[in-house]
Amino acid sequence: MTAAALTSPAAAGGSSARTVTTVRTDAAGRLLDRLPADGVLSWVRRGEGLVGWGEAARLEVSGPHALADAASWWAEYATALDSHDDLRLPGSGPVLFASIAFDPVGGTSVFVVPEVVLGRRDGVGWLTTVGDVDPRDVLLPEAPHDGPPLRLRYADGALDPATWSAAVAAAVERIDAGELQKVVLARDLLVSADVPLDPRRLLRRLAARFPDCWTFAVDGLLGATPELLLRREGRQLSARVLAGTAPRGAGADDDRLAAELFASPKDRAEHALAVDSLVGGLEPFCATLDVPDGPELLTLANVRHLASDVTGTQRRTGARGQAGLLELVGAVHPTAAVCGTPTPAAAAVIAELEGMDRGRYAGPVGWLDARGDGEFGLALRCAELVDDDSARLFAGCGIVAESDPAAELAETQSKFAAFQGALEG
Ligand SMILES: C=C(O[C@H]1C=CC=C(C(=O)O)[C@@H]1O)C(=O)O
Repeated sequence: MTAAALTSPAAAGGSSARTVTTVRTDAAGRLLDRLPADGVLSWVRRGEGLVGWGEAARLEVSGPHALADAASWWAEYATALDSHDDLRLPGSGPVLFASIAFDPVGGTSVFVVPEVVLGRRDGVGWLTTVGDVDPRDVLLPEAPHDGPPLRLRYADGALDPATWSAAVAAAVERIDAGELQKVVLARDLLVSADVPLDPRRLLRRLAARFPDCWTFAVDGLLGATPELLLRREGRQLSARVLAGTAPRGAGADDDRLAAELFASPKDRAEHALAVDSLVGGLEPFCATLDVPDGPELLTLANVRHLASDVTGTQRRTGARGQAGLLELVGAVHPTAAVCGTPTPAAAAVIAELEGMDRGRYAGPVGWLDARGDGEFGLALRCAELVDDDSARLFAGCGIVAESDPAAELAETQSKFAAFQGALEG
């Protein structure tokens, strides 16, 4: 464990077992409305999922064994808890929120056990508290909704648009030279506001505009991702792979753009590489794996994607049958939706051309419970809060042989628009 910070006596091996209590509640109707202003944790889609706050324990970790270290830490922590959970649903009982670095070896991944979790699944609401907390004392009144519009100033991130477009052209040359087939290049955009940014306001707006996405927040990384890296429920595994993007248009133009995306050989090739990389990582762990013959269209407010829903069943036997969700996540990440093909060559091109540290952007983000169920998306369409009133937005594009730098730049602008919409109201 290269870097670790534990804040829980139970996690640190103390003798006092902490109590975790899950009770049913009717107060989980609008999860995001219940969050306090600080330390927000979220994984919400179509009004269901989990929100949390407070920190019963925290781990920050990097290094070659970061995910294995985190898995052992969580197993040890969860085993030491005295858990009372009659619901036994995925996400009830003790829960760990996680935001993993794009490069878990060099970057810092953050794991947080909230003091309070509010959850909702299939209309059933619950509240989980860690420690000596009476569940009735922790529910806050619904937070006030929007204040006045923010005054925002944007600035280039690591690369200005022209330099980033030149990096895309350089990547295409490397692809043409046969060094690799695909690389995902990202850029960042800095924003500062005239008043402190309220994460609750941003999350509520994201959730309202992107109901089919997973609205997430962990340790100041907020966004609404359309891409599910991996869900585990018992032995059932599922993922939604995305790659291949078109902007939205007005009226008949929108239908034309959708039809062009669906038929585009360039986007289909880019998509197939992303599916292959997920399948290659997951297959060794699976007894069954169901991969659709071709992608479908996923329509969001700002863009459309080619999408493939992959499902599988984890093996029952052998070491891979014992693998937990964090090990599975480590096996599939980074897919070619965020890195490229082949992975090592793409990672090297990203390090050379992108000119920025991705941090936790494009890394796995989500949650897991003590039974091993959980959901991880890819941290896309997101921003990292830098301080109270500023943030760093991220957007990236898959680059293949046929990519046009101007079109890829426009695609990053369409993707930035997801978070900009939440900032601008
Ligand atoms: C890397 C991003 O998107 C990925 C996911 C969907 C579509 C993508 C694309 O078409 O390039 C990217 O692979 C991002 O949004 O920052």
